[in-house]
Amino acid sequence: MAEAAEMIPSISLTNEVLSLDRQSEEWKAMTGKVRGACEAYGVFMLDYENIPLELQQILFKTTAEMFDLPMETKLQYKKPSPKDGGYALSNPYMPLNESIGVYGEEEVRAFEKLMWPQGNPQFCEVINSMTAKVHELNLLLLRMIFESFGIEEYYKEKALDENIICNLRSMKYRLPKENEDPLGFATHVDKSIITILCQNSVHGLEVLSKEGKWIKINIPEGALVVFAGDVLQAWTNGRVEAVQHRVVMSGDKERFSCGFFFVPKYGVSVEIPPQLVDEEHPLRYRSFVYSDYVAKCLTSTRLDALESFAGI
Ligand SMILES: O=C(O)CCC(=O)C(=O)O
Ligand SMILES: [Fe+2]
Repeated sequence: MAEAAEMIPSISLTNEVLSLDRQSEEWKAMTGKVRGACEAYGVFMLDYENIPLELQQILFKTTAEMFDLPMETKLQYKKPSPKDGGYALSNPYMPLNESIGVYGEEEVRAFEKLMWPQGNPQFCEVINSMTAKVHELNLLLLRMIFESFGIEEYYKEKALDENIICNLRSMKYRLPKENEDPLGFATHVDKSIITILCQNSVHGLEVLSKEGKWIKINIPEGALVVFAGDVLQAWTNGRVEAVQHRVVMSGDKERFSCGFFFVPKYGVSVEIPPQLVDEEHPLRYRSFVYSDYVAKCLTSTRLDALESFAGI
């Protein structure tokens, strides 16, 4: 049973905070807060003024329309490999969940043409506008974490702004039938650097605390959830640990969520910054190319996929 009382940290990036001088003590305190939440929990809730509630509401209206398309239409968007996104039907492992991954602006247009041959320009507009805002936020958070660890030079040297992309996967969870297991998404860690998640107003997300307790996440309307993925775990030499999470359905409403997975571009290697390796923190991971990791481990349900692929 998940514990309802325990809370994960909540951070607010208001326009006032965003306009702080990046050299100021207040800004440094904010970067410390983001890093601290990642280190202590691997997840936090975020209030971010640049992504208003209305945009999320339009996003979920669009998402519902997309899932309402006839099955044969959705099946046209099946991809040979899940690493390229595509439509994923529910399966015996996760019978309540179906999802559609549309990765990249070009794909958004291709997907629109395939799903709505008569056109649906609002679809592209909403998805691209939301993705652009989340991408900007992702970069900001990653930069804050790197700055707080004192490795902003590494961030610049590796040109991470240019070497990272944002992949969108939308999910729909149907209600379980009587006596059916309410598990919507099985326990996993994300194979991303950071994942930013938003949901319609239906809760169900749970994260595993370091003490081994499941914590229910009741996301306030309009807020976002930020997860550290296992690539951030490698990049910080294990200072940040990817958090295990799952979805458990309850209540009487379908759940929709959109996950924005922030990952290194094809061929980009993850090299552990030497500044984060010392006697107290020996090197935990070898350098690896993210696309090789994904090619080998994306569909693995092992919780220790990163350790087995790149652990020392
Ligand atoms: O639907 C959710 O809230 C979580 C989905 C998730 O964890 C994922 O897609 O990696
Ligand atoms: Fe996840």
